[in-house]
Amino acid sequence: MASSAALTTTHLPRLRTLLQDWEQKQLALKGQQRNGSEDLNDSADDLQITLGDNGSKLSKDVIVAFRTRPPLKNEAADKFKGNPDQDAESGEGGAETVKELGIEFCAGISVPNSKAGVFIAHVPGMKWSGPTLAHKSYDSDLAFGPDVSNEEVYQRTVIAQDLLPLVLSGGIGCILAYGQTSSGKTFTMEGLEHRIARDLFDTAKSTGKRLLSSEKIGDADGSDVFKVSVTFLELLGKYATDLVEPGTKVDSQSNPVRKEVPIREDKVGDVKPGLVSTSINNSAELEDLITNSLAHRRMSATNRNATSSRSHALLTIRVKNTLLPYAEEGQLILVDLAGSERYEDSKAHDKVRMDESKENNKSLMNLKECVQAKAKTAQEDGFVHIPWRSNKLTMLLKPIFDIESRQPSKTVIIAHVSPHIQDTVHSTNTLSYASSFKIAPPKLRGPAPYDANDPRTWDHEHTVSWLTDQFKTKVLAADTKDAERRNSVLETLDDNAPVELPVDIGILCPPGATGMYFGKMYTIEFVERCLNAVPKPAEGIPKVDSEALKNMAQEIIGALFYLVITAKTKSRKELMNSRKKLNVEQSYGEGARRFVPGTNRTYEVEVYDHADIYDARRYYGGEWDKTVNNAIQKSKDEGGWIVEAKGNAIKGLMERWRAQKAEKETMQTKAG
Ligand SMILES: Nc1ncnc2c1ncn2[C@@H]1O[C@H](COP(=O)(O)OP(=O)(O)OP(=O)(O)O)[C@@H](O)[C@H]1O
Repeated sequence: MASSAALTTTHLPRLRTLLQDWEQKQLALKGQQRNGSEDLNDSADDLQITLGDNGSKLSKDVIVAFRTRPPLKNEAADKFKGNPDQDAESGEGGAETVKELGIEFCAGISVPNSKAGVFIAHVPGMKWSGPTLAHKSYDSDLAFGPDVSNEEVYQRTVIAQDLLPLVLSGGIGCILAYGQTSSGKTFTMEGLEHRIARDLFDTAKSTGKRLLSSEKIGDADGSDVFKVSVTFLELLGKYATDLVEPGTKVDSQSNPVRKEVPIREDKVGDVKPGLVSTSINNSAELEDLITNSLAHRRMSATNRNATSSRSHALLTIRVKNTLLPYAEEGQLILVDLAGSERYEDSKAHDKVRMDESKENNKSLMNLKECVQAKAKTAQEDGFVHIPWRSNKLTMLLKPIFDIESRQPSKTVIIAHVSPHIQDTVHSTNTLSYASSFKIAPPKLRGPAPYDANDPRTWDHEHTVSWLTDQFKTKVLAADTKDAERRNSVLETLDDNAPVELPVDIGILCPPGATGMYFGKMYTIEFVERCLNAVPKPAEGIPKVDSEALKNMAQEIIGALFYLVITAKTKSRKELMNSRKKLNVEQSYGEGARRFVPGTNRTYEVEVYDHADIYDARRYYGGEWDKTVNNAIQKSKDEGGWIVEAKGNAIKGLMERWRAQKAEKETMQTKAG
């Protein structure tokens, strides 16, 4: 198959004819269907679109979208300058020929509009008889063709996926724009960022008003309920800086020089780079911050884009609910990723840019592993390792990748491709990169046997009884405290004595509501439901005031989340232990093997137990990657065999871990 790089203007007329033939065939096929069962088919397609959108909204943590842009003025002519050698042979004059032939554009991507989420890439090839064209179909959840506006993209991603309510409810929303340089990532992200700035404060105000009214604080307008703060970080290769800071000096390429912001995990496992966090009060302030920060982002020309973004840019909008001071902050993380570049495209760069490009591609590969693993966690009951510590980009995205986080999260990845046939090879890489995240929603399974410690197994009755117990315990505890405060001589509280509950459990937990139902609920939603389920008190004054009820509700839903996470972790561990020798390469790459060096660079391979490697990596934390990376670097510096060095480093870590484990077990046996 000819690479698209080998395409020249001389091939274009043939490719355009092949494309037209294919389009005609598609039309004819459609026509045949129309004469037959096509009404049914079309309505089935429409139905699929509707169900597809709703289905993803309800049950997916990762949503995949494709987008292609229109060809830009003069771009086709630039792209098809022609191959000087071939054009010389054929006596044709590159860009001139394009003009002469009146050929401006040949589509590399088609978007069949009656099907949700499908892009077809037209892949050129070469046979002895001349150019050929193959047509590959890729699936996503949402597909945006060249005529789709930023407003529609916003409506079908941010709005349809409820990202603003998710963030205002203490969840994490994340949008990642991925794709080749000049494919339209920045265009999309800026469009989304400005629309989010436009709508966030109105949505916050109406949510705040609703919350206040459930607390019976009727007239307040709700604008002060949420506090918004924003950070904007740029990651250039491994170098992170704060985009909010203007930078006082400039480098040789006239880019501002800003001080490096370290990215590490702190003692409690948070990754919080020391960025300037700006508190924002309204849409105009957020708009200004975005515009000013974007102006600080580093750009430079690539082969494809005169103002290419060389870095990843992460805009993080944090939202704190002042009515629930102990609840976690919601976060909306908007990531305009650096353009993915193929080696051929990056080789015109200087050494620094080549290294940056290498580092960018590496971080994009790590990101792929993490998003893929994240998409699978929703599907599998068992354990899926998410290697988010593998580089700074994925560390910054820890909130969406940390499987032990109690915050619900949703990630939308928008893969961008160029519309030109010249770029199809890169486009197919992008489309297969992103479509691998499209994982079917979890399969429906029969009910699991009841386990008092696993809310996922509770039916409605179990859930009612658990909630009743929880509120009862909290009320009794509050009564005891009250009595102690009043110094009254308290008789032993009778657990069986009727207790007046602060909420009507029947309203809070209507028929059909189960442990799983509450396990998926946002904290704020649960608190709101409790406030709305307060029974009319006999004496006109509620026994528990709304402040105390909010705290109770937060603690109860927190306890339920804790049970869910513990149960998940437990089943993960059991599953891990039951897995014997797995094909670890899938999860850890070749690093998971034990390499035993032999003669002439041959080696024997022994695979460690999957569970052991997982436990060892957890035990070592950052030291694991550091040790392995140091060994690789050393081997590179010394011109050694990297595979061997990596294998030996892992072997060393595993042997050390086993020895320590054995020692610990011996001590425990002696002690016990
Ligand atoms: N959907 C679109 N409609 C019209 N023009 C677009 C669209 N998408 C992108 N463009 C234009 O295409 C050009 C390249 O887009 P953009 O800079 O967003 O690409 P990019 O993927 O961010 O590139 P890089 O990775 O090099 O920064 C810009 O001039 C932009 O205005």
